[in-house]
Amino acid sequence: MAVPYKHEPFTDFSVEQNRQVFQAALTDVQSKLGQEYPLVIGTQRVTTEEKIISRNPANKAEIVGMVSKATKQWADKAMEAALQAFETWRNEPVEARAHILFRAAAILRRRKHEFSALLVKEVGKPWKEADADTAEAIDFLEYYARQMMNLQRGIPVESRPGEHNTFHYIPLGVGLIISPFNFPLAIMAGTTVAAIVTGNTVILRPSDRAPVVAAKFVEMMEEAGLPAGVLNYLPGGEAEVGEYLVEHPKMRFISFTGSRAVGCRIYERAAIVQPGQKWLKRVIAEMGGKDAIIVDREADLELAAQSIVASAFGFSGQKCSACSRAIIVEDVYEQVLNRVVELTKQLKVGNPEEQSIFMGPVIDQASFDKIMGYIEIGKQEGRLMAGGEGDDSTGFFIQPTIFADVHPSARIMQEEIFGPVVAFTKAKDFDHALEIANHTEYGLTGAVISRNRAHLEKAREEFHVGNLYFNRGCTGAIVGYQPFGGFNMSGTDSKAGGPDYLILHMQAKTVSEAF
Ligand SMILES: NC(=O)c1ccc[n+]([C@@H]2O[C@H](COP(=O)([O-])OP(=O)(O)OC[C@H]3O[C@@H](n4cnc5c(N)ncnc54)[C@H](O)[C@@H]3O)[C@@H](O)[C@H]2O)c1
Ligand SMILES: N[C@@H](CCC=O)C(=O)O
Repeated sequence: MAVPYKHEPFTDFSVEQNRQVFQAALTDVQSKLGQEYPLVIGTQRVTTEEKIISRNPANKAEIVGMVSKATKQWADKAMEAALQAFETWRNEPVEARAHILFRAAAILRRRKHEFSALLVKEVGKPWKEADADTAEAIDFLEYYARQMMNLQRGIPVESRPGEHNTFHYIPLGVGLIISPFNFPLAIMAGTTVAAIVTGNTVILRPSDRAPVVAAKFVEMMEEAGLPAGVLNYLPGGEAEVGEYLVEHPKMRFISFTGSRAVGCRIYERAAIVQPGQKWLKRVIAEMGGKDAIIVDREADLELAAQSIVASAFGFSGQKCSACSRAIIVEDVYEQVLNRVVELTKQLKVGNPEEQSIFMGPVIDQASFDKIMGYIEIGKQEGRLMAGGEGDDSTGFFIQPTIFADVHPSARIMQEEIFGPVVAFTKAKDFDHALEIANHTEYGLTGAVISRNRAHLEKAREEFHVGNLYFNRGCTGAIVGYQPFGGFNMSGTDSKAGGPDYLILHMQAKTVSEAF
């Protein structure tokens, strides 16, 4: 019997000893930069000539690692390996599968700072954000292992006299995991192990902007006892490997997390039944957001300002949950705006290897250029109150940026920027604020800062987002506590880290025996 699930505590970096241990992990990771990582296909380690080069976004001259790049031929081999492994893995007792996840969680807990330090280097996460990413990966391992043990006997159904009915879950087959750069450990690991613990085998195609941490995770899963072929590591081109495998007739399901544009394309491609395909592919697609914090007239305004700053600029706004719209009731608009500007101007931006840094770089040149483009649009659509500048000479740094007096239909209020930019808009009253909040094609997270119970209850019913928070920011869902996923164009609302997530990776079978 496993002890009850509890989420992994975050590291307290105000403690000197914790700071020293983390600093040592950074030094250790630094000494191992630039290594090569092969593809992992069944029992084979494959080194290809062409490589994906992973660079430190805070210092683009620094190479974090070089990862072999798969082609279609290797994708076919990975499919063969995964299909073969499925024949045994599907029958592996659930307890045995769950125990591999428990062992992996224990290893990851022991190597926590090493993984977090790698996240600092590979995607530019500040210490606290990196630590939270690793903690979340541990949580997914612990939580899904327990969930699967609960589900193994299925769910009781009724039987009439003279019959015995059962209802239980069986795996689907081979799944494709496509993960984003921004939670390159937690989301990559969570989506992978959910598919595996339910008895499927997978091909993991990690983000080409964070493939090294995924390679390390795959090594760790092997160390935890995962048999060869269950998890195949296959970085490769978006079309050449990603789309090819999405369309593969033997692919049974796709678990995608990333942008709306890519998610919609995958959804569409997966819907086409290919020659020789015997099933309708299942697609889990968790996509972008245009998340809002509403501040009411009766509210703790300091809490509101702190929540907006943390949610808008944590990890440089590169969270699907990030607050990119601040909707403030007019009576308190200037006060909240001025305080947010004041707090924002105190934030330290720089290389996140330094512990005091609040905000590091954005992920790469393309992202930098896109965000700077939106800042130019913002200058036409609103009043620039803070930031607005970027520097890509050594890394991809953008100052936390605030625009005021933006129309709810403006582009920076409608399109996902995925960077440190927040737009403020004024609402006449709470109802108007709710109307503005829902005026988006997305529906991922939202928060309301209010002391008015009736308004909170109205938001509970009418604020149309998958994750709604009261009197706190709109980022930082915890596995098992706040299952995570969004409505509308934010995806299929699969609720990662929730009680029904694993079921999406299985098919239910009813057996009725007559006596
Ligand atoms: N809803 C959620 O839970 C959630 C969580 C994290 C990130 N996101 C979203 O992800 C986005 C940021 O991540 P990103 O920049 O890595 O997203 P992205 O869509 O650019 O890439 C996601 C993954 O898809 C791959 N990919 C790109 N084109 C592809 C194609 N044609 N076929 C197959 N695979 C392809 C990428 O290499 C990457 O591995 C944001 O939009 C963010 O909101 C959503
Ligand atoms: N689950 C994370 C967001 C993941 C997307 O980027 C949060 O709740 O902030």
